[in-house]
Amino acid sequence: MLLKFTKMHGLGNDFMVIDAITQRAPKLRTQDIRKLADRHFGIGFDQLLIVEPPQHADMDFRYRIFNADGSEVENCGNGARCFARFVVDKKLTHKQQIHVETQGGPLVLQLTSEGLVSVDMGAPRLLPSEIPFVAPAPAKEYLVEEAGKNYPLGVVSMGNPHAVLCVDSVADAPVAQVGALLTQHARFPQGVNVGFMECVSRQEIRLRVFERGVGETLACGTGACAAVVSGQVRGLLDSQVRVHLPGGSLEIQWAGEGHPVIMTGPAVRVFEGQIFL
Ligand SMILES: N[C@H](CCC[C@H](N)C(=O)O)C(=O)O
Repeated sequence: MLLKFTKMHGLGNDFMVIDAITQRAPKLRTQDIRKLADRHFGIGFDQLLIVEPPQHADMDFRYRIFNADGSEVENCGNGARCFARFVVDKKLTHKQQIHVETQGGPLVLQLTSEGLVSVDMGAPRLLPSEIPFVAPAPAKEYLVEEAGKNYPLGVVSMGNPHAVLCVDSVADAPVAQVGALLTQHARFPQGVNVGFMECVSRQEIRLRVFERGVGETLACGTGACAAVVSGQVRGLLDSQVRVHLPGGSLEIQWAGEGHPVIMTGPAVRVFEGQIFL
């Protein structure tokens, strides 16, 4: 069969987006997704996003997310912004404020007058059981031992699990080596995205993320949210932070416990395509 798709990115974190509303989308097995994700034998992407009708009456759409390794995940921040751009440009909605259900919980997407997308990512979850993370009690920072070294990690869920390590310089951070070590650590039963955060000031950070199911990406939206939350919990950051990732910058706001994290940034359509399955 011939499958139509749109290639998009949010700060270089790239996606294949499939409209499963106006076209019949095939059931994709893990090996199918891995082949589509391959940058030589397939289309190439960090995540696959599937746009579906909502399962609940108060929602506009359902949005499913699959990493390049074929694993289905709960949330994707850069993908949410691309989702909003996609459904508006494809005229699947005329709303400017879009309510979307994901495995990680509801999101509210808003297109801004500057052509950006602002996303209410919901409130972060900090209890170990909500991550999930193995720990006797909640803490601002946890010592996680791996290969004879102790890593002081902030641990946050944005619907998906994140560990945040403070570093002096992201440029020198051992992202590939330590990210690979920690992403499948036994204390994270469902794996974890590993962020390397350099605090430039209380309102500015640099961040690199080794993503669960992908490896290092040029940007990670939920990772940026998790880093700002962890930075505030550790007393390092204020409530509005500019996050510089290798692919570009995001504005993240969090007013503290019980409040949602608001992420604002770009979403870009690169090309339309069709692929034989
Ligand atoms: N790799 C992540 C999903 C994609 C997150 C990222 N691309 C974003 O923009 O939030 C996970 O396994 O939880």
